[in-house]
Amino acid sequence: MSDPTRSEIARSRRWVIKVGSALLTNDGRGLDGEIIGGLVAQLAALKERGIEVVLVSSGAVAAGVVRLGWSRRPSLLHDLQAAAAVGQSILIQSYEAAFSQYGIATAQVLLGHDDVSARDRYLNARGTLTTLLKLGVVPIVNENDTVVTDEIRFGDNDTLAALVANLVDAEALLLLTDQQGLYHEDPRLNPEAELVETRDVHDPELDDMAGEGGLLGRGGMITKLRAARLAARSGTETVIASGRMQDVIGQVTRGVPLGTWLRTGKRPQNARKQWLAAMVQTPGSLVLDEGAVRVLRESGRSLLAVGVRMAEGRFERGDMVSCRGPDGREVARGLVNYSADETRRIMGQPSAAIEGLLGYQSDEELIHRDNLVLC
Ligand SMILES: Nc1ncnc2c1ncn2[C@@H]1O[C@H](COP(=O)(O)OP(=O)(O)O)[C@@H](O)[C@H]1O
Ligand SMILES: N[C@@H](CCC(=O)OP(=O)(O)O)C(=O)O
Repeated sequence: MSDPTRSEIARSRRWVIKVGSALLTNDGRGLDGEIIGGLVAQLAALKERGIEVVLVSSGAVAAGVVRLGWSRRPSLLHDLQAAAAVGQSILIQSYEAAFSQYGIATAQVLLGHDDVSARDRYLNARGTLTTLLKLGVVPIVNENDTVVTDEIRFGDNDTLAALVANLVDAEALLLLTDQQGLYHEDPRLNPEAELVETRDVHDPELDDMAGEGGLLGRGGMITKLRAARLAARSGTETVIASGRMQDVIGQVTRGVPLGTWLRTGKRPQNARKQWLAAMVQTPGSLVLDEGAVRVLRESGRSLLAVGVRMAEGRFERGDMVSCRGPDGREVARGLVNYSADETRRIMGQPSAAIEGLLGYQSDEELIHRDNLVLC
């Protein structure tokens, strides 16, 4: 039974799937191997269908607490960090062992606040994750708990999953938890509460429905709703569903109306570009030659160093720069892969010469087309 209104999400070719602590841990007794095995089988089937997936998994602290023989989750930051460090390797081992049965390689990706907010690191994180996807690897992301301080913690992995969805331009985000989805009220408090099947993600009524999390999880539905809105900034659709349901991943990704769909109603690429366009001031600009102006305008391709005549101002890798034609008119804006100094050394040169000129090559393009907005 496929809900036609969900056919839109069923077309998504790149998913971020987040698995919460509440689901993964066996009543606080450590990781639930059966749940992990079941999820991995579903993820392997998803990859068989040619769908790319980034997994965001919680559970490090819970697994560490058990391994250290502690009776409950500590409250001191350093204790939490120690538990996360111990538990993270157990978490990754469990996934790697399960995925290897399907011949699928995994990669551990630990991210902190700076990795998604500082623009140079944002580009690096994006480059690594998209490369892993191209290689057919399943990246398993968690917060880099051992080095974060309270001030800069995401704390809940719902937010992290949304930022990862922004980072890789995922078309859809699936938040798997211990409930069937978002209810009109917290079902722990009101067992009669009804499931919300579909809503516009920005509907203000949702704010009154979402409550806090349980003992094991962190943010409850409040952070899931916030994450869905954050993901919507880059056009990503969000579904919240129960990770305990049989073949939930297969069903949701095929458009079966399970859980709660928080609708975005924007096309991912457009939305991401709007977000980029509104993002920052431009500390510098590039003057392009006629050929480069034509390529950007007419074929929507990336900007290569060969088409740049001049670099003005001071900018760093990851800064937003303005691109102007020989007549001085702005043609585009985008996140640049090389600093102003580096750009001056490679401009006018083919990409193959970058390594010889700089001694390294981080990217072939000066501005990748995904990070470029035409004016
Ligand atoms: N309106 C609501 N609908 C469903 N669950 C809710 C709602 N408000 C609060 N919750 C709580 O949110 C919990 C899930 O969030 P959380 O504990 O953070 O889990 P996870 O570790 O999966 O992120 C549920 O167990 C539920 O008790
Ligand atoms: N990074 C932490 C996850 C934080 C957390 O509990 O998140 P979640 O339960 O998904 O809201 C861990 O791995 O334990």
